[in-house]
Amino acid sequence: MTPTCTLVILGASGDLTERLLLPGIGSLLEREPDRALRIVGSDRAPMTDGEFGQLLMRTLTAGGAPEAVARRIADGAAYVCADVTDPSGLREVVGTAAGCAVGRRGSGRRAHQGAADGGGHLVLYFALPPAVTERACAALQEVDLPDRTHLAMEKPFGRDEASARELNERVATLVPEAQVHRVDHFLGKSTVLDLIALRFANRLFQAVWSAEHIESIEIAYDESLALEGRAGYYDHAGALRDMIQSHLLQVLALVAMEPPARITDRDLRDATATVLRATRLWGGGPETASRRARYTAGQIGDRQVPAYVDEDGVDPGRETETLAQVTVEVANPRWAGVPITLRSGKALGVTRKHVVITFADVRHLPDGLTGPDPQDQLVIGLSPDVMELRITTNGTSDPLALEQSVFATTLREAELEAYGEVLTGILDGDPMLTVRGDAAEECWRICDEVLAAWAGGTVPMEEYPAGAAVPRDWGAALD
Ligand SMILES: O=C1O[C@H](COP(=O)(O)O)[C@@H](O)[C@H](O)[C@H]1O
Repeated sequence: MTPTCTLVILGASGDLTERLLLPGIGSLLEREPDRALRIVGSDRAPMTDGEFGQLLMRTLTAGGAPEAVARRIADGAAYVCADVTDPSGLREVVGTAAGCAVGRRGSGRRAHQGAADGGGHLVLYFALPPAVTERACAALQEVDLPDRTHLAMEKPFGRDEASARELNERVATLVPEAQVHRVDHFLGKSTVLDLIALRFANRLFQAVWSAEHIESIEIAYDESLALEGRAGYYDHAGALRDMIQSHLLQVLALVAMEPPARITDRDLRDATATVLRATRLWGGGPETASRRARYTAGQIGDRQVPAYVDEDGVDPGRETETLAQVTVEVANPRWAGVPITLRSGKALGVTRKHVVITFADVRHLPDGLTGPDPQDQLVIGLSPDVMELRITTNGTSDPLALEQSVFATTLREAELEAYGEVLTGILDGDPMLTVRGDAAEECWRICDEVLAAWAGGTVPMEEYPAGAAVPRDWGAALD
């Protein structure tokens, strides 16, 4: 019997827990119904163990957990009403989870996990707004944590490079880095993980994966979703912080990293952090390397979407962007000179979610072939999970005129949703599919300069009607 992992959800009555975290665990329990897991919830809102059990039943089964499995988890669950920014509240929560009294840090009454809790590790999952997470981490410094405590933290990790560094320093006083999981669900997306096999298990691509053969790269996540009632969060974040600072830079790191010798958490995260350290804005600075825009009223399918500034809960004075684009360069021998464009937006009529590798033209076309020579491209779909190789072939009507042929395939369907994949690692105590502290700081470093320029007004805020495509002059890789 494997030891029971105890998952403590701080923010158990919140939207994130209900919408993503618990359904993600449900999907994992569908695949692994016998997984030994105990869940303890905590929040400031009063709830009985029974009510928390009902929440678990509803959300775990919604994620795919069989009824009997969800019942087993719900029956073993506990709920603690507490303020987790207060050390005494946290001591009560950790004590309930660990099955013993927990003292002040350094008091000598060290909490230990053992028979009472199944002997596995304890995960404190911060499903909380970032400011509350920061205060809860400060309060945790006064709590005697069990040795095998892991911390799992949702994005955004910090507000900028300095605050991310400060938070990293605080977290380092609580548990070793290998026990910290900064959650980025894109690292659990099947096609993002496919990048590893695609790049390192195919001679065909391995040989051409460099500035010598690649002209440009685009990593885009253009969504048709608009605000969907998330103004409270999104209006303070915007597209750059919401998607580029976190998810898309992680994808870039996998696209551009050097081959790791082994796929272990250490080797993989060393390789991705090295790439991020070498990444800087393309060209002259944020004014030329970045664009931002905000949607006006429009229609997406049969949905009428109000202008962003008229959405419920939005403060029009905040100048929040709903479409952001940043072009960077990985300044190293493999990639120098290749523009890598990261883009994400909401309320778009054309939803491109992909990595596009655009190859350079051949150096010389034999005389007699009639151009133009369409550019060869590899398109890796992040959703849906498809891959396309767009290559030049002879024409249909004139065999010596060049045209583009597309070889497309649907990639394997993952058993687990991205969240479920990342949660599996966390519950197993494996940090590989989560973000290391230094990488989180680098992602902020890359974006801070852009955010400062935007705050200073040196990059104009553009507009696009909801339901439109990304503006043509932004230069998207595919029409
Ligand atoms: O983290 C986030 O990701 C979603 C996009 O990811 P998906 O897997 O749900 O497609 C994005 O819509 C959201 O704004 C962002 O916070």
